[in-house]
Amino acid sequence: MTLATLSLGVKSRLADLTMTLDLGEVTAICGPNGAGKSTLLASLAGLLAPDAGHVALGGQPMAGLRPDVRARTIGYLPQMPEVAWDLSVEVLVSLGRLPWHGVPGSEAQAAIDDAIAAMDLEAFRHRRVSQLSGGERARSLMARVLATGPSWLLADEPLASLDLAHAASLVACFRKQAQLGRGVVLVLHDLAMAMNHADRVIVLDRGRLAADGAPELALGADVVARVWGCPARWVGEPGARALSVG
Ligand SMILES: Nc1ncnc2c1ncn2[C@@H]1O[C@H](COP(=O)(O)OP(=O)(O)OP(=O)(O)O)[C@@H](O)[C@H]1O
Repeated sequence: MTLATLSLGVKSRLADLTMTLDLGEVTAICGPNGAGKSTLLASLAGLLAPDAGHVALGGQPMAGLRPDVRARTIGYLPQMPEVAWDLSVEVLVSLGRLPWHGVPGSEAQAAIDDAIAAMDLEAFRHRRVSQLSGGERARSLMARVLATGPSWLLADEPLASLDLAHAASLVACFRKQAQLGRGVVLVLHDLAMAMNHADRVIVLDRGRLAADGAPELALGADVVARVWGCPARWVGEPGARALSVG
């Protein structure tokens, strides 16, 4: 199954883009501020309609999918998610099961418990969202997406407010999701994370595709210099690369 976008515009924020994303892979979308990363992710999630063209899921135009099917298939974590009500962590995470209405309760509870455990939230299960730190809140929102068990997991800057250990654990969780055959698409500013942990990197620059491919190629020093305007070089071994800037 593939997720593809044929996009013209999205209100002029993205140029023509044609791409196919594959299940079983971690794809990172990188680029400078304002490059169009969140716009691309939201259009892949079916939340922004392209001005022309379409996003297709498994060959079917996204617009034609039933909302509950789409909600079960695509889990989307926006860059700055709002929590409308001051719920407990457990109730917030359980909202991820809403698209599965009718599925037996024990299965739903297992998915909720697994997501809470995966995001190291046991100690906060009964805590209200307003009483969480920024990182704990981010982990709770990620757990809600994981609880759905979607085929596609789209997350916009999911590591931004996480400490080192929780970021590493979430990256391991994304890799596991890909191994399970799910498609993982992440907007990442941390180029080393993308270099070391993605299977494929899509680089956007001012709404246009600047590079697309294996991390070593798509995030080569020449691309970083051209797109980010930063003289930089990669140091370290493959899989443990660090970017030395300047
Ligand atoms: N609702 C909107 N209406 C009009 N323009 C918008 C809107 N949202 C974003 N933009 C513009 O579209 C462009 C792409 O925005 P987008 O949020 O996709 O960038 P990004 O690559 O995710 O950036 P960042 O790294 O800063 O989060 C930017 O120039 C931005 O100012």
